Amino acid sequence: MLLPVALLLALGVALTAYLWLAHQRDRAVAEATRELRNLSVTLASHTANSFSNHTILQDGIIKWLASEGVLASPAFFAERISSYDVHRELRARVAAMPQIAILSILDPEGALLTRSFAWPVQGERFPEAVALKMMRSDPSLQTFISGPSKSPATGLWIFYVSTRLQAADGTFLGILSASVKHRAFEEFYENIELGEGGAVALFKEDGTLILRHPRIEAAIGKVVPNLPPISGLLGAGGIRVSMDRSPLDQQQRLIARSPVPAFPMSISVSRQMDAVLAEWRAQRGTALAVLALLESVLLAAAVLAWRHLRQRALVAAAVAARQAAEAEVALAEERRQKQAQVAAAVDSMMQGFCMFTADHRLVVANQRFAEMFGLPPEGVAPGVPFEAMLDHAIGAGRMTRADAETTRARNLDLHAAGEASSMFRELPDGRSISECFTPTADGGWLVTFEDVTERRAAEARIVHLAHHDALTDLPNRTLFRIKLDEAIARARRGHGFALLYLDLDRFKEVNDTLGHPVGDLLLRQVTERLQAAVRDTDTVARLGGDEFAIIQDGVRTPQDATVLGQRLVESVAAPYELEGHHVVIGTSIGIAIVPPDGATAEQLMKSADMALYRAKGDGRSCFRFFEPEMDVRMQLRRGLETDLRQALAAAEFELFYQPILDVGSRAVTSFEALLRWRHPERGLMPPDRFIPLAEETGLIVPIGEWVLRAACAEAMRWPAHLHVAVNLSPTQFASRGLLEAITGALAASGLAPHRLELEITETVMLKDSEATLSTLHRLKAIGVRIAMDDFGTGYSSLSYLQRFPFDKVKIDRSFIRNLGQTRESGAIVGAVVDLCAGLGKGATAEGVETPEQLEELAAKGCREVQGFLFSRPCPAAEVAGLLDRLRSWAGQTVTG
Ligand SMILES: Nc1nc2c(ncn2[C@@H]2O[C@@H]3COP(=O)(O)O[C@H]4[C@@H](O)[C@H](n5cnc6c(=O)[nH]c(N)nc65)O[C@@H]4COP(=O)(O)O[C@H]3[C@H]2O)c(=O)[nH]1
Repeated sequence: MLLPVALLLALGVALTAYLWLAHQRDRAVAEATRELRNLSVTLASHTANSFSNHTILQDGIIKWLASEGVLASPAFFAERISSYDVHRELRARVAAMPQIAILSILDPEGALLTRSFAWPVQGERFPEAVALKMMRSDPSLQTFISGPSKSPATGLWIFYVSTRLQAADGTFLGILSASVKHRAFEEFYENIELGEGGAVALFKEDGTLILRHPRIEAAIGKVVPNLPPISGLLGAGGIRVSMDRSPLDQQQRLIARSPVPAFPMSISVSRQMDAVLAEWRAQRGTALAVLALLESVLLAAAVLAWRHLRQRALVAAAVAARQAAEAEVALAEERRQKQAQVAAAVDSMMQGFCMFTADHRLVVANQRFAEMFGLPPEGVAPGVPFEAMLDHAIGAGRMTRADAETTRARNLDLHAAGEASSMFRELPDGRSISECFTPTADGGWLVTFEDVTERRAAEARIVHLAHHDALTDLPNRTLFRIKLDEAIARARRGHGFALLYLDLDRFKEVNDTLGHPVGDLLLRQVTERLQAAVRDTDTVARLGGDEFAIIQDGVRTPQDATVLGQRLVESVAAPYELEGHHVVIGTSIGIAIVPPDGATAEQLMKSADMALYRAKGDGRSCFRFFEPEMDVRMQLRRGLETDLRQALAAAEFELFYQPILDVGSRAVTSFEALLRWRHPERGLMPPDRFIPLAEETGLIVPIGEWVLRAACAEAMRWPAHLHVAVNLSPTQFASRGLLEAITGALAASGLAPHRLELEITETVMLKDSEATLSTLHRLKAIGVRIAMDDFGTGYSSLSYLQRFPFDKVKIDRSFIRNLGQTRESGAIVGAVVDLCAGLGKGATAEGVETPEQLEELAAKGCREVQGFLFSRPCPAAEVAGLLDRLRSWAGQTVTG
């Protein structure tokens, strides 16, 4: 890895060096190009200046000749051009320009007319002069540069600058020609720092080499091949720089060639490439040396590093091998410790545990397992065959042979199938063991054993509680439903049964008066009696509160159920002794027979319920069979309930009033308001036909409020000494808004509170007596009067009279009815009247129908009476007439 990286690095360094050198080379060439370009421009400009000086000189001479009239005509010219004056002028002017060797004037045929050098001329002729030829053929040509050629006089290289001479009339007269010395230019070029290998060359337009420095003798005056024309140079922006092999000295050169402004010539400045690149080459040498050094250092370092790393890797491998060996030792130790821990854990497990190899030999088993199956140490030694272990368990009496055989077959089957499974085992000593069989990865198997005796017992208990009533341990409603469904299923197979619904009569009173513990005791005793009355095959269930149900099995005729029904009524009615209390209750029973009274549990329960309802309606403590017309009645009741809900809004209620009279004066003291429902179809209905329903449905509360308001309002129409009595039902009494309803009725009517009397039955007292007492005191605080109604009918307690703040007691008409007929009635009425008198409370006798009854009541000291003897309840409209009638009756009776 390291070596390739080093090689790559070395390559990178080499590449960088190459690129740097290429760049340096380009820079050197560019630098030289720039210098040569500048030099060529400068020299071109200098050369142009030199030639301009010549033309200026010649123009000056021509102007002088013209001013002297020499050029006025060919004749004048011929006459005067060779004069001494002209010679002198030429000589004077050429003296100022040392680079000019001689100034000469030739006629058109080449005859020398005069010169600056010597006077007079000797008849020399130069008919081959190129300038003459050119000007003769081109009349527009004014100046011409010719040569180079060697001066015949000095042998030096010269060239000629010639200017056309013409007469005023345009006649061509000849040329004025200056022979210019090469040397003059060469001296100038020598003074210029051209650098090593530098050269300057001046060319004519046609490529003829005019001069070169350093001079190449053989090439001067010759046309240089492949030289691009000046016109091309001008088109290329004036200067052409190229890297070429020079045609003059065959050297590789960098050449800058520039035209000479205003003259048909070009000048080139060049340097040998070797010179241009000399410095770069020196740099390159150094750079390559450095590079070579760097690369070798790099490679050497890489090799050294690689060797070092290899060394380290070898050391690391050795260390790793040693560590691996150590780790293996540690792992083995850890494994040993873990095995020890597992063994300890297995032994400390609450569960029994055993593990077998694929060939059914014991690997390990814990102490708990050995205890469970009474196995001796040799029975749980590693390597013991499974079968031998079973034999030990049989020997210890923890397994029967049959159990062992089943276990053997099952475990071997599961093992063969490779399946996990769990099961329960009942040990001969009654304990329950939960077993979990699990195949192991190595082909063996293990089993865990848990003693679940307690858990199963608890589960069974929970199941029992879920299906049984906690108080009586009878099946509860849930189990009853299951049993009922089972009985229905049996009935479908022709095995009939009876369903009995039982409701305890007056249980509530016992519970409320004697307390819940006594109530519970009563329920348990009732349960015992019920169970004693039925057969083992029957089911007695408690559905809740004081409701029981019995499934009487194997009923073939209603007679079978009648016998049981009668037995139950009698059994429950027998007195109970409960913690010193003598208690008598009863039971009402509704009976439905299967199959006739229903095919489903719901139908049956409904049928039995309706029969129970009938039994209660028929005075309780009896049993009734379901009859289909009960269903009809039930539906009628439902219809009545619907109507009752609408009756208040439909203003179908009315109040009737029955007078209550003072026994002594026979005067009316008050009226009792009695509710009637004028039903649109059923006509006027007495309260006992709808008040119980109103109670059940809670409608009694709004209806009772209406009664209070209507009664108070009506009483306001009566004489002020008359009171009005209003019945309060238990539900109404317990309702939250009772006090507001009463004060609201009083406020709305304006009736004085003492004129309102509230009649409350004994059953109200049976409820939460503390709350009842508090309500009664609050009512008293308002100022209303309170009467205990129907005294003697309920679960009466004379102590109520003392405890509760009643103003009077209304003795139930059942006692009055028997006055004069039974001694008990007379005694009871007398006792109540005396008690009331003793407590300072009034007593009113209800249901007085005969004068004899009135007489006896008067004799017993009863203060007030009410009954048909005086008047039946009558509509409000009749109260005034009734008062009149009673008043006159009283007058007659009292006075009579
Ligand atoms: N056989 C016989 N009966 C007599 C005689 N004198 C009076 N009665 C009847 O005895 C009942 C007296 O009312 P109650 O004991 O408070 O008994 C009342 C009362 O408990 C209840 N009730 C009536 N109106 C209301 C009401 O507005 N609210 C509440 N909660 N209950 C009412 O309905 C019960 C029955 O009322 P009614 O049918 O009007 O029956 C009235 C009345 O007509 C008599 O000499 N012989």
